Amino acid sequence: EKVEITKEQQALVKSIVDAYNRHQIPQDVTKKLLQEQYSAEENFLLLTEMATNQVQVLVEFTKNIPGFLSLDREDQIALLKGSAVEAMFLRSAQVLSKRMPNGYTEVLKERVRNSGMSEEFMTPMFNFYKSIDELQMVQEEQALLTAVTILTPDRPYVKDYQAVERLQETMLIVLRKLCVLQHPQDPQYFARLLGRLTELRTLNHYHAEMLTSWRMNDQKFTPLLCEIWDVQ
Ligand SMILES: CC(C)c1onc(-c2c(Cl)cccc2Cl)c1COc1ccc(-c2ccc3[nH]c(C(=O)O)cc3c2)cc1
Repeated sequence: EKVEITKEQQALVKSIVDAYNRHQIPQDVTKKLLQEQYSAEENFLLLTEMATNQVQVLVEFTKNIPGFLSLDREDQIALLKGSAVEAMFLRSAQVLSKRMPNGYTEVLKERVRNSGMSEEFMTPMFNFYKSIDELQMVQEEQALLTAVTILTPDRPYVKDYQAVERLQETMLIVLRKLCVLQHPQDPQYFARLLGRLTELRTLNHYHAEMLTSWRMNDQKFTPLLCEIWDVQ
């Protein structure tokens, strides 16, 4: 059937993509990634700084998702806490899959590999990065997929499930149309995108284990990360 995007759906995509592009990691933070010396402690500190920065970026992006701020305030918090790790996986995956200038991608990968993280977490993580890379998403798809992840209604402590489901449904309808228009030769593309969200959920589980193993080695997180991940 002829798929076309309505005017208001176009406006929705534009506002989400603008928000997605407006909030990037500041240059001085990413520059440190290239300059600081390599040690597990230094790498962990840098990644902690990046993650803390990313949470702030995530909050700003989420506030620009049409309808999010009209949700119950406690549900807004529950959605942010429940989706933070998945949204950051998507964001860092998109960064790692870009062929960044001056070996930035390799540097980030190296620091992740040598940050005191357990091997058992590495494999699923880098498999996920590879599967995102293979999708070669355009920025509209990246931004909408991140919004869909944040608006997942079955997160812990969400009270008004239906309100969140309605918002997510709106995003999914637009995302499906975009996929059909963007990848006419691959009718399964949208389904493959949603498959990534299932893979993301499994990474949540690994990440929770990783946090406890880091805490056991008495690694410090920032107050913002402690709050969003309920640690310390
Ligand atoms: C607290 C630290 C050690 C941590 O715990 N889990 C993760 C952790 C890990 Cl490894 C993997 C996945 C998720 C988490 Cl949440 C992390 C590190 O998290 C991140 C590290 C880097 C980035 C990152 C790096 C470069 C970037 N450039 C841009 C850009 O927009 O230009 C965004 C961006 C984000 C995001 C999260």
